[in-house]
Amino acid sequence: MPTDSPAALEIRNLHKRFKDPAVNDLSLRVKAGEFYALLGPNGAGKTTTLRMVSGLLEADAGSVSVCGIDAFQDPVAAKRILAWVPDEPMVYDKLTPLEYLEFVAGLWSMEADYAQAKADGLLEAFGLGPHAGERCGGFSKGMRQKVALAGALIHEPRLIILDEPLTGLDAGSARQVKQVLTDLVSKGVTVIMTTHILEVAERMADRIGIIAQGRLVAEGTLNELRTRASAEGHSLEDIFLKIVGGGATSEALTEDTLKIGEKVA
Ligand SMILES: Nc1ncnc2c1ncn2[C@@H]1O[C@H](COP(=O)(O)OP(=O)(O)OP(=O)(O)O)[C@@H](O)[C@H]1O
Repeated sequence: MPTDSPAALEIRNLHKRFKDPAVNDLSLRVKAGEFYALLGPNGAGKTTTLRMVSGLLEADAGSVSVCGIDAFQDPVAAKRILAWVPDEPMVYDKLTPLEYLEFVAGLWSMEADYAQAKADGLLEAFGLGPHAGERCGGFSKGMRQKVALAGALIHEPRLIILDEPLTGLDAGSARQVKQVLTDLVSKGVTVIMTTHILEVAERMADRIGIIAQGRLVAEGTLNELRTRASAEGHSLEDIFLKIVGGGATSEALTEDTLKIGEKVA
């Protein structure tokens, strides 16, 4: 890939304040085909950041570029190539998974036969094939989550942003979701995921960003984070707690202290 190709996501100097600052001059860059895990303590600003990226929340300042498209200037074009999956996604109870996917595909003006094949593949991948004709109203939380995820993927987004996608899933469903995401990344799709399950970030992410108090306080591969946090041989949990532990006010949080892995294409 040429080094001047646009990043899948480029956030520059993003700000959002509610009563207090929630996102505070946050910048980060995720290259195409990367699996990026965004970590941080509760209230760090992860969801707020990703909601601004996805066009659901207006930023106070800063810019967001999705595959080279300015998401604030041209939100429709940006939304066409990204998918946002919130932590509590909504599906229509009266629809079956297949009807729901056909409905979403219709919103994207997808060709019917292609959409049908795509829907069948996604439902199969998420283990929902046997339930494709049942109404979502009777589904468990995990099944609904998988239907919503399938709906988010049907238009073949190039950037997939997921907020805590594995919470509430049993081991089998979590494995299905991880497999689908891994397969997409292997095909060049970019995945950005928040998670409190550090083992997932440790095992799946190419790079990890850690947010605290609305700022990116550490970034890099697991090994880079280990090195910079002087935590050779330690788990991501150890590194995470070293960086944000004790109320996220340690001197480790000074800007750029741990920011590494800058050379993204
Ligand atoms: N709509 C809102 N109105 C007011 N304050 C908000 C709103 N959304 C988020 N906040 C505040 O912004 C800060 C960041 O919240 P955010 O949900 O982005 O954190 P998070 O890192 O996703 O946390 P968690 O891991 O607990 O989901 C918090 O202090 C939160 O209370």
